[in-house]
Amino acid sequence: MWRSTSKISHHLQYPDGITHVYSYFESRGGKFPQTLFFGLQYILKRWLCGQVVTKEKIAEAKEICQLHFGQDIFNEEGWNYILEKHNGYLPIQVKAVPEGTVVPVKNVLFTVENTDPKCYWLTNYLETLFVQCWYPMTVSTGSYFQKILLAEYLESTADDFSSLPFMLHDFGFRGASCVEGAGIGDAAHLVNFKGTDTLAGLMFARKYYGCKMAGFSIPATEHSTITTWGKDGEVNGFRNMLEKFPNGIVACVSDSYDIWNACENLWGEELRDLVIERGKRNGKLVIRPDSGDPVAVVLKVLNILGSKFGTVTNKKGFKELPPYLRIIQGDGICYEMLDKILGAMKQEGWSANNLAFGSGGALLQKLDRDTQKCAFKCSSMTNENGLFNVFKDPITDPGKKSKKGHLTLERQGDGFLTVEEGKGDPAKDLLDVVYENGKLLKYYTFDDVRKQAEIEKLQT
Ligand SMILES: O=C1OCCC/C1=C\Nc1ccccc1
Repeated sequence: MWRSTSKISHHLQYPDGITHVYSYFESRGGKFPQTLFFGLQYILKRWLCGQVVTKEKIAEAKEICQLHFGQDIFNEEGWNYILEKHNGYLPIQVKAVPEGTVVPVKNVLFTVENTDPKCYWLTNYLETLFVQCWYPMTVSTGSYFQKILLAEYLESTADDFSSLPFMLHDFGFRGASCVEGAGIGDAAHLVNFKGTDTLAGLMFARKYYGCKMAGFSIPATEHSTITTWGKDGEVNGFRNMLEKFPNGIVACVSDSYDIWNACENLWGEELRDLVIERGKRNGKLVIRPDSGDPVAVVLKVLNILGSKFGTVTNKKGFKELPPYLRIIQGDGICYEMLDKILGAMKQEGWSANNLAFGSGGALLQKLDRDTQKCAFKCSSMTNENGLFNVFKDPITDPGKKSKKGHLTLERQGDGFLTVEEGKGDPAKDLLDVVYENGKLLKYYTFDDVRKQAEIEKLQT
């Protein structure tokens, strides 16, 4: 029965006389050693700006709580105070590291404190919303480390990084939990890349980060548009793509029946001249296998296409298909699989710039709050006797030990340092006041975020 957020009872649980509760958000560790901070601005704009408390909302909340708890624990006085004293604007201050900053784990990423002493209970009431930034942060972090991996393979097997921005395409819309989640996750991916099929992310980036067009895609077949031509008509479905889109890039999924036959005889013989002709008009064909063992299939497709269309050797000594011909592998892709495929390709002398990848479930869905161990903890409280450190330090998990006192995030060499117990230098604090009393005080555009997050290799 007690499945609800018990936070509604918390205003009754603090010691008397408290005037301020100060809490912070961090990634305690997990899959990756750093986290790319992204998505707080969305949470602030979507839920916490302007008059968010009204008479009607208070009445409804009161009714819901009475029904739900079967007793009167709703903080009606507290919410009425916010409505009357602050006109429904939340008396809260949020300080955060700039969006797009890549910070080693176990550092403070943002802090929250009430600005009105009577609203000490509000800081941690908002935890539920604030901690939901685990999702955009974790998607953006996974995408960021895939970008580093792809850049490393391009550095060792290709002449430049020009193919990097479109090398990992978001295929994850259909596998996301909901449209809103797909939008948040896709935007988080687009901090690092420019290829996506998840339209929701484009709308998200427009609405919350002022970006007119955050990602791009191309005409691509799916199995239905090919198999409706019948098995014997597969080649006609392929030819139709090349004719309906006489130039530019098109992608054709080619494993409906027999990927080997499709590469060898359909693309490699029957349509070969059309593919080459199209190439002369800056057309590009992207062949998409979509089944089988990704490593074996990619290598076999490369070898068949290489024998049919020829290859050139680039300055790093690795083979490249003609510029009008590429592959996209969108099945079974995750961080670990990228390394397996590109490692095998490098072993066989193939440049990484022969292919792009599509990722769906692994990119947007195969993660949770524990992937980067995101947590929100109270580290300081104030009462009439002054300011006190607050912390937890479970003997059953030292990894859950929390920080103490007021925190600053400072540069240390080419890294970061979280200074605790109010011992930091405010002049060196990287945490900016991004929100105060219902107003967003700092606004990061998507371009700002992309620049902040750019990987070393690509930093100009
Ligand atoms: O397979 C897919 O499943 C999920 C939706 C996207 C998708 C394919 N799209 C695509 C885009 C650009 C080049 C090639 C394919």
